[in-house]
Amino acid sequence: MSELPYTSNYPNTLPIWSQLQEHQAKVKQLHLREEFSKDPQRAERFFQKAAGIYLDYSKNLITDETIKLLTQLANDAGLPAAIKAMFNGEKINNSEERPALHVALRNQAAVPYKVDGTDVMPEVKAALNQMERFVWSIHSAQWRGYTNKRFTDIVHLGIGGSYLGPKVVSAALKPYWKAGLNLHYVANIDGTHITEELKHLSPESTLFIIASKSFGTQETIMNAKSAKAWFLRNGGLEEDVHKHFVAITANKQKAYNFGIREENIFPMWDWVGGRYSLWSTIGLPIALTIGIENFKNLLAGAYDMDEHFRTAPLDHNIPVILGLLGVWYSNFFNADSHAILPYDHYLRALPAHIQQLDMESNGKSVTHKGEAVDWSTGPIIWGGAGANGQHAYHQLLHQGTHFLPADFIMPLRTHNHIGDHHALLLSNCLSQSQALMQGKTLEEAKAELKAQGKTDSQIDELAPHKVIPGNRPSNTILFEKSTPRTIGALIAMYEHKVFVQGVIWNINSFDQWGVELGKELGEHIYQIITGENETNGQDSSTKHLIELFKKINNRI
Ligand SMILES: O=P(O)(O)OC[C@H]1O[C@](O)(CO)[C@@H](O)[C@@H]1O
Repeated sequence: MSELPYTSNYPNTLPIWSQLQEHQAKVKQLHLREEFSKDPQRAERFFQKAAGIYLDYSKNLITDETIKLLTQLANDAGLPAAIKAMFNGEKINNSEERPALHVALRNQAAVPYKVDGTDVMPEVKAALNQMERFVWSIHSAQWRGYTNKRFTDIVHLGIGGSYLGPKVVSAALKPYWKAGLNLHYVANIDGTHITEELKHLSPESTLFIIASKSFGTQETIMNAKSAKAWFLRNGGLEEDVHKHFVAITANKQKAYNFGIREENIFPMWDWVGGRYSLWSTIGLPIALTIGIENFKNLLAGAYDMDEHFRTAPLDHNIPVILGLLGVWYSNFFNADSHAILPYDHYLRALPAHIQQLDMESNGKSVTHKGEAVDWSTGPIIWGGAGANGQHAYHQLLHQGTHFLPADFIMPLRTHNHIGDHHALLLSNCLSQSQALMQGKTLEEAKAELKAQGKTDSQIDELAPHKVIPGNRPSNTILFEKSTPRTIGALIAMYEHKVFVQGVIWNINSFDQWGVELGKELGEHIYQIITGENETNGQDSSTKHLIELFKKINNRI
C-alpha cells in the first residue's frame, strides 16, 4: 500500500478539535431565529457564488467564529496539500495505489495531467473524439441497425457509478434531448427490470451500451447476456450483434470476448472511480441524448467548479464550506444523516447519485493507514424531490427527534413556463428551510389557536402538538437554470465536498472494499442454488432461506 502524498492526521487529536467542541457548547445555546433578527446582514455574510452556483449557508448553526475554526480544522487536517495532491494525479487512493483523477476528464486548460509521469490528456481527448464520432454517426443515421433502420432506442446496461451518474445527468437535462432517440437504463439483476424495458422495443432499432469499468460486474454482465439473447431471439443474427452492442470498459479483452468489436469499445481508466465516471466515456448515453456540444458544456461546468475548488480560499470555497458544515454536524452535533432535496422534477434522481457518491466514498471506518477511527465518518444520505417530500417525510424533519441537516437545491428559472408553478415551487422550497430554521414557539401556537376561537382548555391541549422547535440547519443551493454547465458544476461541487470530508476524516474516499464481501458470498450462494456447491459452512438462517427458495421454485 502506497504512502499518502500528504500528511494526514487523526482529526480528534488536533487541538482545533477540542476548540470546536468547546465552541459547539456555545453555539448550541443559540437559536437561528434570534441570530437572524440580531443580524440583518447574516444572509450576505454566509453566502457564496461560484461556477454559476449560489450557496446560502446562513441557515446553519454557525457564527463567524465557527467558520474560522472549521477553516482552521481544514488547514490543520492538511486539506490544501490534499487538494494539490489530487489535482497532481498523486496516488491518493492509496489502498488501490491509484490517483483519483476525474478532474482530468473535464480539464479545459492546456495543462497536462500525469499518471505515473505520463500525460493522460491525449487519451482523454481521443476518447472524447471517439464519443463525438459515435454520437454523430447515430444522430446522422450513418450507423444503423441490421435491417437498415435508424436507432430509436438506446439501452444503457450498467450499475452503480456506471448507471447513477449518467442517469441523473440525462434526466436533469431532458430539455436538451435530441428528438427521435429514447434512452432506457437497466441496472438491476432483477430480471423484471430488463423485461419491462425491452417489452416495447424492437431489436431492429435498439442499440445497447454495456457500461462496466471492470466488465466483471455480475448484474451488468447478466443483463448484457439477456439483452443479447433477446436480440438473437427476436430476429437479430450473431453477425449483426456488433451493430447493436457497444461497450465502455477498462477491461477491453473481456468486452472483446463478449463479442464487441474492438473499434466499438470505449476506454475507461483505473484512475477514474466508478462514482466519479460520468465525465468519461461512461457519459456516452448523456452525449447521445443531449448531443456532444452539450456534453462538452457539462464538462466545462464541472471544470468551472474544479477551478473554484482548486484556487478559492478555504472560507470562500463552496465545496470546502459544504464539507466542513457536514463535519460540524456529524462530529460535533452527532448528526448521522444528511438530506438532499432537489426542488426540480428533472433533478429527482440526484439523491440516489449523491447517495452512492457520498456513502460509497466516505462509508469507511479505518484511516488511510488502516487504523480504526474513533470519530464518525460519512453520514447516511437520503432525500427526494420537493415539494413531494413535504407531504411525506418532512414531518420528521420539522418535529422528529433526529437532527437532520438538509440541502435544498433549485434552479431559479424553469424550462417549463406553465402558470405560476415555478414561483409556487420556489415558495415551497424557501418556506421549508424557513420553517426548519425559525420553527413555531408555544406562544405562537397558542396565539394561533386563540385566533381560531379555541377555548383555553383546547389551546392547552393542542398547543404542544403545534410547536416546532426550529433551529434545524439547511443549505440552499440555487442556480439560474438547469443547463449542462450548471449541472456539471453542481455535481462536481458534491464530488469535492465528499473529498473534503474524506480528508478531514483521514479516510480513503476512493476505494470501496466494503462491497466485495457481499459479492463473494453471493457467488457462493448462487453455486449452492445451482448445485455446484454444498451448503456446508452456511449459517442456519441462510441455509434455511436457500432451501425455501429451492422448494418454492422446484429446484430441489
Ligand atoms: O463499472 P463496474 O465495474 O461494472 O462497477 C459498477 C459499480 O460497482 C461498484 O464497484 C460497487 O459494487 C461501484 O463502485 C461501481 O460504480
